Amino acid sequence: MTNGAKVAVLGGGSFGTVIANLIGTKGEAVNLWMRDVQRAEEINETGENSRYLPGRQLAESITATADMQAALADVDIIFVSIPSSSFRSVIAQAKVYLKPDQIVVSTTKGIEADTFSLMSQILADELPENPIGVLSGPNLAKEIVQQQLTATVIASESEKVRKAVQDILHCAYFRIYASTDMYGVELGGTLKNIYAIASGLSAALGMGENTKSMLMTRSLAEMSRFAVQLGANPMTFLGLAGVGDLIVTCSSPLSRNYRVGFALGEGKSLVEAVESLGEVAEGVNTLRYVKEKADELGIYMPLVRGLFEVVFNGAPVSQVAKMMMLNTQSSDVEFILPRD
Ligand SMILES: NC(=O)C1=CN([C@@H]2O[C@H](COP(=O)(O)OP(=O)(O)OC[C@H]3O[C@@H](n4cnc5c(N)ncnc54)[C@H](OP(=O)(O)O)[C@@H]3O)[C@@H](O)[C@H]2O)C=CC1
Ligand SMILES: O=C(CO)COP(=O)(O)O
Repeated sequence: MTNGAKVAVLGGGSFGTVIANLIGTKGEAVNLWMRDVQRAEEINETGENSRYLPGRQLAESITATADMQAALADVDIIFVSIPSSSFRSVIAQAKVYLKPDQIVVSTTKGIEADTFSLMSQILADELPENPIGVLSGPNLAKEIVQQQLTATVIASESEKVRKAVQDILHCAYFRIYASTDMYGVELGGTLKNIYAIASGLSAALGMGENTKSMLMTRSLAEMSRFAVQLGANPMTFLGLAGVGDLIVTCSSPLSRNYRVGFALGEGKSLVEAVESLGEVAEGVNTLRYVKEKADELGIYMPLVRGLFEVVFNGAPVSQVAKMMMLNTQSSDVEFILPRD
C-alpha cells in the first residue's frame, strides 16, 4: 500500500510529529525535520517528543534532524507542518535542496499576513516546478496518535500526487479521500478555526445545544459564502475538509482554537488565552485577515464581524449575540433562496 515512497516531514510540532509517526508505524523510514537540535536528539535517543506529545513512544523508523539538506535528500514526498506565519521562510530554506520531481504537500491551516496567500499559493510561488497538494480534514493530532479511526482529504490537480499521498498514509485507522479543489479544501481547514473560537466561547458561557447547532450551521453558510466569492467550489464544503473539520474543531476541547475561545469565555485576556496554549492557534490571525478581506470585498460575514469585536475590541458577547439575533432575518440555504 506504500509503493516504496520515501518521506520527509518539515515541522516537529504536534501535527508534523503525528504524521511522521503514522508513516513510521507502517514500518516506513521517515525523516522528521525541526529547527530545534536538542529536540531532534531527544527523539532519536528516547523515541519521545516530550514537548508536543509527552509520554508517547514514537515509531523507531523516524529519524529526527535539524539538518534540512539531510532531511530532504532522496525523499519522494515532503509534508510541511509549519504554522502559516513561518511557512514561506521554511519553504525558502528547503527550496535550495529540493529537486523538481519531489512532491510537496502542505498540512497547514492558515493564511499568510499581507498577501492573503494560502499555503498552496506559497508553494506554487516558491516551487513552481514541484508537484504540490494540500492535506486537510477533521484531524486532531492527539486522536490520530491514539489510532482513533480518522479520515482526511488530499487535494491536488495532479493525480500522481493524490495517489502517492493516499498510498503512503493509508492504514487501518487512517483513510484519505481525494479532491481536485485544492483552494476549497484549504479554505475549509483555514476558515473553520475562526468558528471554533466562537464555539469554545459559547461553550464556556453555557450556551445550549440549539445554540451550538445554529452556530455551526451558520458558520458553514458564512464560510461557503466567503469561499465562493474567492472562487472556490462550495460543494467542497459538504466534504470532510469543510463540514467535517468544522464539526470536530467546533466540538472538541482538543482543538487549540476551541480552547482559545473557551479561555476567552472564562474571562481570560487574548494574550493569556494564547500563551497558556503553548501551541499554535491559527484562528486568531485568520480572524483578523478574513475580517479585513470581507470588509474589502463587501462580503456579508456577521459571525466574523461579531467575533472580531469580542476578541480584539473587548465587546461583551451578550451584546454581540443579541445584535445578531435581532438582525434582519434571511435565507437558510442561499444557493436555493438567494439572500435579499
Ligand atoms: N495539531 C493538529 O491537530 C493539527 C494541526 N494542523 C495544522 O498544522 C500546522 C502546524 O500545527 P501544529 O504542528 O499542530 O503546531 P504546533 O504549535 O504543535 O507546532 C509548531 C511547529 O512548528 C515549528 N516552527 C514554528 N516556526 C518555525 C520556524 N520559523 N522554523 C521552523 N520551525 C518552526 C515549531 O518549532 P518549535 O517547537 O521549535 O517552536 C513546532 O515544531 C498548523 O497550521 C495547524 O493548523 C492541521 C491538522 C491538525
Ligand atoms: O485542524 C485541526 C483539526 O482538524 C486542529 O485544530 P486546532 O488547530 O484548533 O487544534
